[in-house]
Amino acid sequence: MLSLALSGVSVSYPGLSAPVLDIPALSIVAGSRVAITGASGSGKSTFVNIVTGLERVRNGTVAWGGMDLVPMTERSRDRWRGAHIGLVMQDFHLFAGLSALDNILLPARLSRALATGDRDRAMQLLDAVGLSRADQKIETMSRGEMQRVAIARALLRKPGVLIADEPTASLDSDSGETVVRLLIELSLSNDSTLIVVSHDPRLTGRLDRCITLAAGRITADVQRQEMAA
Ligand SMILES: Nc1ncnc2c1ncn2[C@@H]1O[C@H](COP(=O)(O)OP(=O)(O)OP(=O)(O)O)[C@@H](O)[C@H]1O
Repeated sequence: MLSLALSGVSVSYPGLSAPVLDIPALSIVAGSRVAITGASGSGKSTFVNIVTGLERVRNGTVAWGGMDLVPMTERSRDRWRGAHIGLVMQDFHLFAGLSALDNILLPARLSRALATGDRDRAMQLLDAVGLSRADQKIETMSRGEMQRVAIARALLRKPGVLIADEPTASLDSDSGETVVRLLIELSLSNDSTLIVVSHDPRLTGRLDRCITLAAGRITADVQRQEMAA
């Protein structure tokens, strides 16, 4: 599991009067489970892009376990992300025509990083997310099942951090509940720090901490004990 330390991070675009993300300092403890919430346009996706290294910041520090992504080249950031971050995107990013198992293994295959034991681990992860048909074609699965495949895929490399962007947004209540439970349980059993972008109170209310963004700034940062109080 990895800790995150941001300092002096600011993202601006030409023509805009204020930065779309402006975080003077933020720490996330290794192994904690954190929700990022906020209205549309508040900077949540920008935050995910910055902390995953998908988008580069020119100033400040974005350090995971002491490793600062800011001075890295795009190629190094891509390599680092592949090894340390499991990403679960809202629209799944799964491939039709491939089975659940092959979808889980595909990123490792594409980056020529498929290791001995990955197939067994993928099978174990399918079991852990409650899917028994490894050979089922992805396009025949329900949305909740697809999201569970995406979670299994994100965990294949035992990432130090699992990041999910609106993972329950397009799911019905039962499937959403299953996904919430799996994200929490599996981040714990896989030793991953969990960061979830969500508006869903079923999710945000069950994590250790909830950070609210508004106009690119942190306007609330509440620990779970305080939330329950
Ligand atoms: N490349 C860009 N150029 C100009 N403005 C941008 C660019 N990318 C993002 N923005 C602006 O930055 C702000 C934050 O966007 P961001 O996508 O991070 O918000 P969000 O909280 O994820 O929103 P949503 O919940 O609707 O996905 C928005 O006002 C958006 O219009």
